[in-house]
Amino acid sequence: MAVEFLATEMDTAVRVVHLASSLCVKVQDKLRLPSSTNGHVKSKDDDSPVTVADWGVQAIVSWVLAQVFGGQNLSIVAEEDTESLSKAESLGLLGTVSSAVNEALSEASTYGLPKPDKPLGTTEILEAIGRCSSVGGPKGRHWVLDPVDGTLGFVRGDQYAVALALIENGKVLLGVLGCPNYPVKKECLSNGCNNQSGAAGSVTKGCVMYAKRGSGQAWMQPLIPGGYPESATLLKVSSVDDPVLATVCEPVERANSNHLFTAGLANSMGVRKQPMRVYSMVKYAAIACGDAEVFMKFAQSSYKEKIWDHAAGVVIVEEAGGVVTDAGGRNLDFSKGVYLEGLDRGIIACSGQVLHEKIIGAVYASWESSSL
Ligand SMILES: Nc1ncnc2c1ncn2[C@@H]1O[C@H](COP(=O)(O)OS(=O)(=O)O)[C@@H](OP(=O)(O)O)[C@H]1O
Ligand SMILES: [Mg+2]
Ligand SMILES: [Mg+2]
Ligand SMILES: [Mg+2]
Repeated sequence: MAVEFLATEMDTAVRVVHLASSLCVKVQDKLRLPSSTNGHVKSKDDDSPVTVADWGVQAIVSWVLAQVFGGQNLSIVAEEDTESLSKAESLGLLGTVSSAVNEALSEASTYGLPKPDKPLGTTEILEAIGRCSSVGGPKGRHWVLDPVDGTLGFVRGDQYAVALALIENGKVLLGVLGCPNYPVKKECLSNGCNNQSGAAGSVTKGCVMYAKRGSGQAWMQPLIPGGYPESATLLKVSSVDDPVLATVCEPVERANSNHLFTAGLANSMGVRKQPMRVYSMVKYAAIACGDAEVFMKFAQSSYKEKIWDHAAGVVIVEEAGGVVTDAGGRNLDFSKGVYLEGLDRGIIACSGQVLHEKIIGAVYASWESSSL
């Protein structure tokens, strides 16, 4: 029997995102306790937050990938580094990361993953985090990880995602998104969901979505406490192609996307609904499972989008039947290293070609009129 292409990579990635998501759920629960907030969240040089969960997830994903695929030629491009965590004054924080990592890894076998013989020491944890400093590029295989995407949402008790992808020769081969707070309709988890009925069913929280390039399939599993689920459901994008009925999602923070510009675009296309503002790559998840039709992000022109903020989401949306391009209609280029170099203005993800063409048209029209 032929060995399925990327079977071990896909299986390991999905399992480790389940494990990582369980770490995040525990840390976010602790953040809700007023007493522990300060010990779990730090500010980076650009004033963005980083938490015990960001470092903890990066450590366990890096450690597991090294166990399964060997540390020697492993290339991981990930958001966090060890600079602030290795400072003498961060000893307490490092201890908290270490506890979270070892607690999660002690359950690794429940997820079908390798488990360390004894708890990892802080040196091993720093090594695992620090190993993720690859810069990617056009050749070879690179794992791409955003340990917690939407850290602001995470800290605020809101939406966030764990995002892991594999890039080979500049192409995203597979993507996995852990969305621990995503409200999933129960019928979607059991029967598949095309968002056709519109009936309000019961909702459960948390899922992992994944897809392999070229498979034409994207899948969703429920997040279940303390274990790996047995079933997965096929995802399908929404069939809505009338802007009047479309839901548009975008970043929460004004600093991250031009809300005024996207409101103008939406209005000129005939969109009626208020935008759905959601933290993190959960926006891609919403498109993939048919809960929204459009995701737009127009960052300031000085900002360069990073590959870990998009790789997993793009392949999941595309395999679920959607379209993702920049505002000029070109595919995102994951081959140039850490940044999405050459990105034309912004990112547009859609459930289908019809809406996508309308948005690209609206971008051209509004750009021309704004530069008259
Ligand atoms: N100035 C600016 N403009 C655009 N994007 C930025 C900017 N600064 C940061 N980032 C990246 O945005 C990631 C969060 O994106 P979101 O879509 O979740 O934005 S929002 O929090 O809902 O506003 C966020 O990801 P995380 O750091 O993983 O949370 C950043 O990589
Ligand atoms: Mg991110
Ligand atoms: Mg992040
Ligand atoms: Mg960040």
